[in-house]
Amino acid sequence: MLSYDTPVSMNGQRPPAPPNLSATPRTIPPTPKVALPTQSLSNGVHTNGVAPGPVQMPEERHIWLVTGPAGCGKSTVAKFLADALHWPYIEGDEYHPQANVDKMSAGIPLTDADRWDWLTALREASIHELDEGHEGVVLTCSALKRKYRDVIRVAPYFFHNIRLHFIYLDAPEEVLLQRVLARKNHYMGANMVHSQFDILERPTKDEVDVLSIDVSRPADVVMTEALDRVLRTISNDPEPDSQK
Ligand SMILES: Nc1ncnc2c1ncn2[C@@H]1O[C@H](COP(=O)(O)OP(=O)(O)OP(=O)(O)O)[C@@H](O)[C@H]1O
Ligand SMILES: O=C(O)[C@H](O)[C@@H](O)[C@H](O)[C@H](O)CO
Repeated sequence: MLSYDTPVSMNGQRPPAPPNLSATPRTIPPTPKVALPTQSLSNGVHTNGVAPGPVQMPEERHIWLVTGPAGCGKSTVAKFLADALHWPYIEGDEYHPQANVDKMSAGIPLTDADRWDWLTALREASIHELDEGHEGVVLTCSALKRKYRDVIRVAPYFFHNIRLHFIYLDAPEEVLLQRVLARKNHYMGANMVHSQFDILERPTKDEVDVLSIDVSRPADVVMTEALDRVLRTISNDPEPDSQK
């Protein structure tokens, strides 16, 4: 049976092999101890200035997706986390094909079919960053439906030392509408916010890899809570009941 991940030939050519994450030990870049300026690459990856150098591959590696509808603060939170953790940051919006951007700019919501390749590309880009030797990577991805999150959940099937986590940024539609209305120079207009809520499947309790954060609060409060919960999760500290 075909799945989202079954390699299929394209134009008669075999697809590229997935990156080899299982070979250890490997040489990887060290995590720098001081904040370095973020550098943007043309492929939507922002390196946080991490330069290559010989060290041992970390045993566990982390993919953190910052998710939620347009305007919930994905980029704001993800950049903050990536800077604080010295991990690369992937801006999911930069991976949409031009056809998707054109649709959204014209006020036409994307369909499932429009999103499959984009989701797979984001999963592969995350794995690629880990394969480069980073301990973790933070990416933005609306991931509005459970089946979209499931596309990313495939990553640890192949590479068992990957831990995948989602942060769902939760706020009422009216709050996000105001934020998108206030934002300038973005292809996603306020007229699209309702369509995002229309199809939204909020993460359910059984999706235990998801942390939900109330983002109707000020950005600094949200970012502090997000970093605290990420650090707890990756160091396997239990969360206080108030945060579950
Ligand atoms: N907690 C917050 N309180 C108030 N304003 C916020 C908060 N978080 C983000 N913002 C502002 O809301 C707007 C949207 O934030 P941001 O671009 O980070 O969201 P996004 O989810 O990445 O959006 P999109 O999916 O449309 O790219 C920005 O102008 C940002 O400065
Ligand atoms: O799944 C989607 O419909 C898209 O990813 C959108 O969420 C936009 O990319 C984003 O909101 C930009 O504003």
